[in-house]
Amino acid sequence: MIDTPSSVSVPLKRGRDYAIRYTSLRDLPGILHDVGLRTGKCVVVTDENVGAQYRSPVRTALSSAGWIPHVITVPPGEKSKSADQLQVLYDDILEWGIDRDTPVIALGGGVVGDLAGYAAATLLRGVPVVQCPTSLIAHVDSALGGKTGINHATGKNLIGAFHQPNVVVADLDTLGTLPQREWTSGMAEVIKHAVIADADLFSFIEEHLVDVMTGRRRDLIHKMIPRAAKVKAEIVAEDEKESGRRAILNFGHTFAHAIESVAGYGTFTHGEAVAIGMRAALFLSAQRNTQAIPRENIDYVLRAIPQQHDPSELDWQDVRRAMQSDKKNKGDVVRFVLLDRLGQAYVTGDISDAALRQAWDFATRP
Ligand SMILES: NC(=O)c1ccc[n+]([C@@H]2O[C@H](COP(=O)([O-])OP(=O)(O)OC[C@H]3O[C@@H](n4cnc5c(N)ncnc54)[C@H](O)[C@@H]3O)[C@@H](O)[C@H]2O)c1
Ligand SMILES: O=C(O)C(=O)C[C@@H](O)[C@H](O)[C@H](O)COP(=O)(O)O
Ligand SMILES: [Zn+2]
Repeated sequence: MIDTPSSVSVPLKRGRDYAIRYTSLRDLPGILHDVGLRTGKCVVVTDENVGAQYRSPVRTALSSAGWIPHVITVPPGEKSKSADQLQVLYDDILEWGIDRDTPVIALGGGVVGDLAGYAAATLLRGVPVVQCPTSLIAHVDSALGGKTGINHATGKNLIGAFHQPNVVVADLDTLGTLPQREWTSGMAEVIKHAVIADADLFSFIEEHLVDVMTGRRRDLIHKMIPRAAKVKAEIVAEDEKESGRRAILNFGHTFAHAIESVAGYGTFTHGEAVAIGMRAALFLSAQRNTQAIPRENIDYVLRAIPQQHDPSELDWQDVRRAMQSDKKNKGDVVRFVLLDRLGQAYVTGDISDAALRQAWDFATRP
């Protein structure tokens, strides 16, 4: 039913398509050449965990092909998506010296991808960026689509830019060193893509739930990851800058971003928060459309994502207040992505505070 492709295209308008190339990081120099990047200086941004595993082979591959790589390693975790860390990157990169053709290579998970991507979007008003995802979230979601940015005390990702990568170099073998908590967190975004736009992918996840949650079956994950990435690629191609349909990729995120900021960035992983947010959005969806949504099935799959912290300990009023900073809001109206049915989603602002509170109570119960 589901195939393993060697690449997935992100077919942007006006000939700005790019590919997710499933290959080895050793092939990075050849791919940079294929997409027309001129050999010379390049900046590699990674974090300490990812760097310990992959910085050295990537540096060697680049140097052997004639590149002059400058590797910058940031501390791991959500706290690095900050103005302070961005300033460290600006200072380091500008002191080393780049021109407008110098690519920034983001080697890591969503934090490195968002941070380095935003640096690339803004340095010299924009230099090329190449995303090399190493976490499950990055493989299926953050490395593609061009959303880059940092967090602010008042909310997640409130400062950023759209800056599409020239190419995504996706080495699925990097997932072999990803910690289990990060794997199951990443499954939240895979499930999100299935639930909003790919009912067959949802059936695949349901059928293989135990195996996909451990991430140990290569045959399954090599099918599942490109399929989940394709869902995002198609939505981004249709609505690159979120003027409409792309907002459905935010399913579960109105609650999730509030949870992340109220709990303190990095307490809940992004995926854990998204899993809770999707349970809340599922509750609201089923309240409106009882017949069409297989609520029990979806909720069962979402509850398979382990939580390391108890969300019911968060103060509901704080979470509710944090939602007022969501980027989807129109004036004071907080908007949510809900399901019409499995595989189809829509955005609405028409939800009462009482319903939100019920959804919160439902989603924070184990
Ligand atoms: N731009 C987008 O479209 C988009 C989409 C989804 C999520 N995000 C953002 O991405 C972030 C979450 O991404 P994430 O979960 O990848 O977080 P992350 O980058 O912090 O990675 C999670 C942890 O796994 C480690 N890690 C990553 N790859 C590894 C590997 N191969 N081996 C060993 N350790 C590895 C990292 O060092 C980190 O400790 C959030 O900030 C979220 O807002 C952005
Ligand atoms: O790519 C998108 O569009 C998404 O919404 C993907 C989300 O999984 C991701 O967390 C994204 O960073 C959220 O974007 P935001 O605009 O709500 O900050
Ligand atoms: Zn997300």
